[in-house]
Amino acid sequence: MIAVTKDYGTGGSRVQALQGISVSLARGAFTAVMGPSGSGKSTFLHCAAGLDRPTSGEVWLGGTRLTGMREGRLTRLRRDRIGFVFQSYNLLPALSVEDNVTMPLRLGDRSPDRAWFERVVTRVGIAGLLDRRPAELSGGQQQRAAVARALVTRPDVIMADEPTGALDSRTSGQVLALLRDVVSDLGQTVLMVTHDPVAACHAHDVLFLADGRLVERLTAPTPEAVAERMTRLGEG
Ligand SMILES: Nc1ncnc2c1ncn2[C@@H]1O[C@H](COP(=O)(O)OP(=O)(O)OP(=O)(O)O)[C@@H](O)[C@H]1O
Repeated sequence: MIAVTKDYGTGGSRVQALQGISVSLARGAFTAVMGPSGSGKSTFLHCAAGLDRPTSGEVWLGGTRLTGMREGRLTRLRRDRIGFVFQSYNLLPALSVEDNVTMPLRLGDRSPDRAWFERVVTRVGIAGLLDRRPAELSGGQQQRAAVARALVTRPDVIMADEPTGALDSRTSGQVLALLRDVVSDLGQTVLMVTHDPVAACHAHDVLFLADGRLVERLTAPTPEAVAERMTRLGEG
């Protein structure tokens, strides 16, 4: 559950990035966030993930209140209970794919659950690539490895910020289908920011932001319905 406002700066330079957004995400659902540039999508995701602190309001992850949590505890919570997927993959170049995937466990001093690890790498299709370095993978394979890294801790939620922004349309489709599958097969909850109406249609639900407000929630989106909303909001 997230109900927040977020201002950047003060006085004359104050920007109200989130003007009062209140939303609950269903566990086991795939939710996309769309909106014109500057509408507050990244700020919303960062507040929801405890990467940024809201100016007012509250963020809850299940029964845990993130708001007001000390930085050390918040860092551990992000590491153990939230999986992140970014546009730029963010894999460590010197490490093998396997060591990249298991990194969140080592950082948390947890030993890998081998059966879960095998299931994840098989599910995302990188089981045969574990000894390689990230530079030896295609963009789509690197993003698959990033999805595996996000899954390895069995997080409460995966936060994905433009996860297909650097991929061609075919590879994007594969990564989005994978995200959808991890929701349906593994029961994961996924929150994804995207500019792309086709990407958003892989989600169960699309939240539309405009000027820092939640203006609409669309269930079972189609590309036409999403594109129509985006045109109405001034983009698309
Ligand atoms: N660190 C910051 N300092 C000041 N203003 C910021 C900061 N980050 C974002 N903003 C402003 O807050 C508003 C929302 O930005 P945000 O990045 O959340 O939008 P967005 O919808 O993700 O945009 P885009 O689609 O272009 O990535 C914008 O007006 C932006 O200029």
